[in-house]
Amino acid sequence: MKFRPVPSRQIASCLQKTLCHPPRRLASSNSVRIVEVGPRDGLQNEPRPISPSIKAELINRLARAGMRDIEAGSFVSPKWVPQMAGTAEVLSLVEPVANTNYSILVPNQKGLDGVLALLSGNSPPPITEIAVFTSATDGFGKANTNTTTSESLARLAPVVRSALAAGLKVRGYVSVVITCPYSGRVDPRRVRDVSRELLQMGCYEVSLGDTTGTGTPASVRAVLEEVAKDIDVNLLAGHFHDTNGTALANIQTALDFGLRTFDASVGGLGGCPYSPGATGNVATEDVVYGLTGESLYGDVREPYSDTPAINGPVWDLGSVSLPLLAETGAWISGILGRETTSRAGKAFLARKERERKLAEKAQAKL
Ligand SMILES: CC(C)(COP(=O)([O-])OP(=O)([O-])OC[C@H]1O[C@@H](n2cnc3c(N)ncnc32)[C@H](O)[C@@H]1OP(=O)([O-])[O-])[C@@H](O)C(=O)NCCC(=O)NCCSC(=O)C[C@@](C)(O)CC(=O)[O-]
Repeated sequence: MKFRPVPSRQIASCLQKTLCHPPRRLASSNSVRIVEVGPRDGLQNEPRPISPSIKAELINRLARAGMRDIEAGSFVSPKWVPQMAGTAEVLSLVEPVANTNYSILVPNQKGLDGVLALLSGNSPPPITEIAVFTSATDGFGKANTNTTTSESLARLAPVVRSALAAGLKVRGYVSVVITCPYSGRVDPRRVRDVSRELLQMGCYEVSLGDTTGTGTPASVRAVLEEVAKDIDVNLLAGHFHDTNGTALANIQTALDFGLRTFDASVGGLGGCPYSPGATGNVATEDVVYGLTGESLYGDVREPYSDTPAINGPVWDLGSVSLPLLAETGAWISGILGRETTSRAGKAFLARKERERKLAEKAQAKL
């Protein structure tokens, strides 16, 4: 595990700046923060239109389920991502929950201007943060934002400055940190350099995106080892798509490495239009179960009742409720005409259904 001090003066001064806009503080060293990206990263790929009221209901349910960081949508070109076109209306329908950080993804000044216009309006939405994004490769950047990486960084620098000046926090993403659908295997040194530039601009954190979901514990560790040569792991988050079923293992690897923030998508919503075959982010329910396990079931009965408690790190996820997340994942998946891809969500709901049937039988016997 590597906890390195911030080495460069530039990063230190950027951090000083971002101290005015501190990220959510983690309560203790075993606290893990999950950033829920389903309403944006998940829904942006849906082929059929989803109404603003459904999107807002998803956000509201997630907040009620205890998610305290929710990426609520994006202000991007509707020609590029039509599904995010109604984000302003979605925000007008969000019922703010206390201590919840709602953020919006923006690609350029026009996107930020849209956010700032809403914030200066009569009933400002509860937005506290924006997220900006770039790519470790030019090929993906061209496909996603019509820019090379250096062009996008140049475009984002003034956007980040303006957002910070307006009192917003700024999170950064680097896409394709493992493999790129256009350029193949990605050089971890490139990921390190791009991440550093985002931090130097004023992002309080950089989320490393395994967009294609091809990462494995070994390749994730290799990237983290390189990135951590220059960047404090506390400034990094993991964003793992679950295309090959390795996302939770990758999260464990990143946890062992010292990362404490992970992006996830309820019901495993999502995919990527520029990454053929990529599935959604790791399901939030699976991360919650994977990190907290049997304690969530509380009254676990057979076959576990005689088994001593497992000794191991217990991660503190705050107020997150697996039952509410499982219901939310199943609800939104049903609306989208499919099953939730969350295994923990399905297992929870199956158990609940069995209990319901047993109770019904018992009632019938009376
Ligand atoms: C960046 C651009 C705009 C460049 O697109 P462009 O075509 O090069 O730029 P443009 O300036 O010529 O704009 C084209 C049109 O879009 C409008 N426009 C321009 N900007 C905006 C805006 N902010 N909001 C609304 N409209 C906008 C602009 O006004 C114009 O409209 P027209 O004059 O033709 O009617 C475009 O490529 C774009 O919007 N890309 C966004 C793509 C996107 O959202 N991808 C998904 C999010 S990233 C992601 O999912 C990865 C991540 C973060 O999850 C991590 C991971 O897993 O890797």
